[in-house]
Amino acid sequence: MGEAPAFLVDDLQNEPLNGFELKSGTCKTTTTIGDKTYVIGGADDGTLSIEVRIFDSSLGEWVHPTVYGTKPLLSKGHSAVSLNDRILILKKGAKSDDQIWFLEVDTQYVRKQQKQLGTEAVAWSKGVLGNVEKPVVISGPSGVGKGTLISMLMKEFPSMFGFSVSHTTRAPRNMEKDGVHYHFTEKSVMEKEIEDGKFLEFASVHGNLYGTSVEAVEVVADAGKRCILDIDVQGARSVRSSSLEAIFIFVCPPSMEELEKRLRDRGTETEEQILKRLRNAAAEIEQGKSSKIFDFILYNDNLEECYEKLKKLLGLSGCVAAPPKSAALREFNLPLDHSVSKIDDKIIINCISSGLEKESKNLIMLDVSTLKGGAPARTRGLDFQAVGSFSDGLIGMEKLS
Ligand SMILES: Nc1nc2c(ncn2[C@@H]2O[C@H](COP(=O)(O)OP(=O)(O)O)[C@@H](O)[C@H]2O)c(=O)[nH]1
Ligand SMILES: Nc1ncnc2c1ncn2[C@@H]1O[C@H](COP(=O)(O)OP(=O)(O)O)[C@@H](O)[C@H]1O
Repeated sequence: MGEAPAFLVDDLQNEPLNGFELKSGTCKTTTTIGDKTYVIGGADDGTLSIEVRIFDSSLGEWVHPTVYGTKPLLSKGHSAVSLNDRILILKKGAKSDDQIWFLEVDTQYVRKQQKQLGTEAVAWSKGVLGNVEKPVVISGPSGVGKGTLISMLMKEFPSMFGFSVSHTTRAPRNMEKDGVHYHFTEKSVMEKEIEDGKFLEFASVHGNLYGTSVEAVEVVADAGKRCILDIDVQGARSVRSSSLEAIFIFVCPPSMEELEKRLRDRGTETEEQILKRLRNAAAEIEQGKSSKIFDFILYNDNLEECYEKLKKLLGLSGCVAAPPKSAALREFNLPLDHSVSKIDDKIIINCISSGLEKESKNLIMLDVSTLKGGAPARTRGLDFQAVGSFSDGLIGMEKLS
């Protein structure tokens, strides 16, 4: 909280413009939602990223919120449109993969942070055109065969699935490669990154720290692949309550004796570690079966049969491996000169370009009705349509719907 620069207070008092540039050249926008006016723009603390400040009219005070997520870098200006729980930011003159952003102000994620902090918080999430299929979360006790099943899936459908490479503080096994099986990490480094909000979930498992970074899941989705996460039950519970929509599968052993045999035969753990994993297995199986986290329970008795069942529930039976889907099917370029309006869940972007003879206009319609994901990760599910190009007269808005 603090004193506001005079020009901002004046401008807000004169006219709280919803979504449009405060003053030409200031590169700031104001968006009012309820009692709060979000002033977005300008660089903070020399980092060249976009700053956010809030004027709370019920208190008559300025608030400096805690800002989560990767902040967008400054551009030559931007437009802002309120979607009530978040503000859509369209950066002018930015590259096509950097022009759509969301400042979340009242989403589930932001409310959770506000509750924890006891102060105002907002979160940035980058917008991505197009969709990917729901990630697949696979959990189960150590030695049940999760890794084996995942390897079979990735081998048969290499272009369809991508593995979320977790971080862990445990030591690598003989054949394990850093960055492929895990990101092997120092505990202090991982703890700092968790504190910085870089992890979707994390848990202490068998005495080591494991976690899924936001980036681990996003890089797979960016490649247009379906992400597979091999995480424990605590991690699955965290993902279940996050903004990531996924399918949750729990893999069970046919018996504890068979589980012990597989762990011993694998030969990757010391006796002490094997005993610890077996002790934890009973509780994991109990939680996996009863917790309502999981959509499906698979018994891994006969490996081939279990793999067939896994493929069936992922809709892959009799399926031929398909080429990867492009995450962003199409793209558009947002010119410097444009204006933005909103009709229901459609954002109408009016692009103006001056040619030699006459001014021509293009309309782009951005559909925000099926947004998916969000902070601390990217926001997907955005679709757009180039509605038309015209050089004279006005296109009535009714033609857009
Ligand atoms: N919560 C969470 N658990 C993880 C993550 N990565 C791996 N695990 C779980 O940690 C446990 C131990 O994994 P690992 O050391 O590879 O041993 P393994 O399961 O016996 O092969 C397993 O239950 C994994 O599913 C992660 O990113 N988050
Ligand atoms: N259905 C099965 N029958 C017999 N052995 C199996 C079966 N599934 C996996 N295994 C073996 O059990 C061991 C543990 O499997 P792994 O995939 O490493 O388990 P997890 O990743 O769940 O810890 C491996 O040696 C693997 O070859």
